[in-house]
Amino acid sequence: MAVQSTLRPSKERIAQLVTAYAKHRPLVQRGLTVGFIIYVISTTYRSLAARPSSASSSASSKRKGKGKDGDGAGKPPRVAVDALFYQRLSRILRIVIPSLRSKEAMLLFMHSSLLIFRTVISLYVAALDGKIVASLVRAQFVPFLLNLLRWLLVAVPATWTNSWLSYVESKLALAYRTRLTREVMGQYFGDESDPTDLKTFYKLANLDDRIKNPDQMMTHDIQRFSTHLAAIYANVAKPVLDVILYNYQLSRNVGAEGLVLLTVLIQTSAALLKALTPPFGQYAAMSAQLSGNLRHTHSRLAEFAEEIAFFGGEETEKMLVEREYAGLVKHENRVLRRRWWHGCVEEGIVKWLWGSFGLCICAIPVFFKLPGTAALDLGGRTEGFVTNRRLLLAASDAVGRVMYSYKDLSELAGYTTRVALLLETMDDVRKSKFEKALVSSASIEENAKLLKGRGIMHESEEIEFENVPIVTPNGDILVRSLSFYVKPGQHLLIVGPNGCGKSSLFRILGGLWPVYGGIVRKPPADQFILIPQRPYLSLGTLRDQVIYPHGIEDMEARGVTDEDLLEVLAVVQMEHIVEREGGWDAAREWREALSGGDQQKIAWARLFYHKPKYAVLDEATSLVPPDMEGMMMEHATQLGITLLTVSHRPSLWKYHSMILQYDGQGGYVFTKLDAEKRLALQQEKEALDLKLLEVPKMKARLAELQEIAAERSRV
Ligand SMILES: Nc1ncnc2c1ncn2[C@@H]1O[C@H](COP(=O)(O)OP(=O)(O)OP(=O)(O)O)[C@@H](O)[C@H]1O
Repeated sequence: MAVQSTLRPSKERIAQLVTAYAKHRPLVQRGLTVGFIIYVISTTYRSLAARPSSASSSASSKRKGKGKDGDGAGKPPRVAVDALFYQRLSRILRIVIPSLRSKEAMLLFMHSSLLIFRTVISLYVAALDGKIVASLVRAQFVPFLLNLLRWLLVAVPATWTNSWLSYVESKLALAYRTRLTREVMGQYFGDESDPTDLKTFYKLANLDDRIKNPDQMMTHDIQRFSTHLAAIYANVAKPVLDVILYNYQLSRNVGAEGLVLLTVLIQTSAALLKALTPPFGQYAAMSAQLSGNLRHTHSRLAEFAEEIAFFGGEETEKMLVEREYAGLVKHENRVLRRRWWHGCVEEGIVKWLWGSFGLCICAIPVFFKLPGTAALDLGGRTEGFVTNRRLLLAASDAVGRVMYSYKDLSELAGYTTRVALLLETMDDVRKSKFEKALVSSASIEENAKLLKGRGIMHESEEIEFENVPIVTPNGDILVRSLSFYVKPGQHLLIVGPNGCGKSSLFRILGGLWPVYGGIVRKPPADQFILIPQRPYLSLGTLRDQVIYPHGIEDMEARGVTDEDLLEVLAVVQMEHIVEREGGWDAAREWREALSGGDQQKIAWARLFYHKPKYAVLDEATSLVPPDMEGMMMEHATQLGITLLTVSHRPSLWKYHSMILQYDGQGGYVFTKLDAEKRLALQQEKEALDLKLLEVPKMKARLAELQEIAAERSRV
């Protein structure tokens, strides 16, 4: 018995402990409250902080090769809230918020101030609500009216703040989008002051298979990213602030002990919820990829509508579109199903389970008299209950939003992956794969050293290739070492079998393909014009087609009028289309409004308008009649334009003085072209070929005649 009484604390001992606790309670309370705030911040930090991920190691490997994280068909992009995500996000953040004095930083500051102001108003409203109910319970008319008046007055800043918040958030999203779009556009079209940094859009489309649909990335994905980024700030910063402020107030009302217990319970169930949350970020990125693929298939269909219609390829194309659509729908359905059950679990835990915890907390001051607090009447108890309940609802909502912020964050990670993929791929095609220089000041030897054996480009009046290999982006060598030159007035004809590298030569000349070796000397890009077999016709007016890429201001600055343009069109016998199409300002989809031959003639008119030093003609007369072709060639030479022509038509030989002939096996001949002699030889060859075709028939006839003769002699 004696042992038992020493083990079990006596009533006096308990009373002593309670009194001691009541004495030190304010200190304990403060300690618990501070501890709680530290805990909330560290938990939030942990939930948002980078997780080590096996996939993050793929960051470096991704940069080296193609095909990973791609938006093309194949493996879904890898998305996680990990170190790689934060690394990518911080790069993008530096673009969208370039400095603390930028408009975006100001908007962010304004947003934060509004968020704090709203929380302060909510705290005031919670207390006011309690007071109103207490004055009702106590049947105090005047305090009730006064509190009601306060309620109406506080409604003014409350509604004002809410409207401002959504306005500033939308402005922020738009500002992010504008910054990002500007940056991406700058890289996509290149820096005009740096001739080695142009035409990223070409390289992205032709030389790298990681991005199939940059249009989707630059429009939809950047927009979604910006909206998510603007919202994530409110979704993370505001709830964290709310959790701290509401809980601080609650701990003063109900005691920090209950709050600590509540936090433990909430945290345990939150961990469970988090474990059950599906990877929504991965889903968002996959969804963007699949809708991009669908859009790409549709846009190809629209682009090649005529070809497909002639081939009767409707069934195949329909099957392709349906396949992409089915893939998208399957994915969306899967996500919907997961969202459904996740929504059930989420609401069950956040609304109902946490709600019951909250009711228990509200019950503490009602059922227990906390040490150091005064006894409450019915009105006081009601006021406390109403205020605490409001605070609890707000606090649990805030805790819930901190939790959901992980979901938002992983969706943001999805869009971050897409935007980062675009930026990283552009970096790759701009820098690593195309290190070349167009330097006019430094000597060639210096350039060669600088580029460590890579091929170089040098600005010059003439065109010259010196031991330049022609290599496709896939690494196939078409010609090991090509040397030729074109001097002004010495028109060059380029011939050879299909796929031997005739157009590739122009791609190197135009700076679209890298120079892997040797030296390329060439004039600046504005002294060239390319006319391909299917010329490019831009969006815009009829005038724009002739003067492209000039605008009307450039045309006027050159002193060219619409009458001059009409004369240019008259050279290619196209002047009638100005009237037919409704004047120079008529705008159409010119690819559909003009026939193939007319399109080629417009391209020649463009050449006559610009009068460049050199014209690159890649089967540029294949669709116009021979007499027109001759006239256009002659007019071009009269204007002093030197021609580099790819053509299979012997009728064009006579306009050229040099020839570059590929043999299709990697070899070539570069020599003077004696068109008359070559034509005579060609005609002789054709005549002989014709005669040789007759030989088998003649042989058969001879055999027949010999047989008849033999029969006659037997008779
Ligand atoms: N973007 C690209 N990526 C990879 N390979 C390419 C690319 N563009 C062209 N090629 C390849 O380079 C080779 C040469 O192409 P090119 O267009 O120079 O031929 P060409 O001599 O002009 O033929 P044609 O007379 O048929 O027009 C072809 O085998 C082609 O497949």
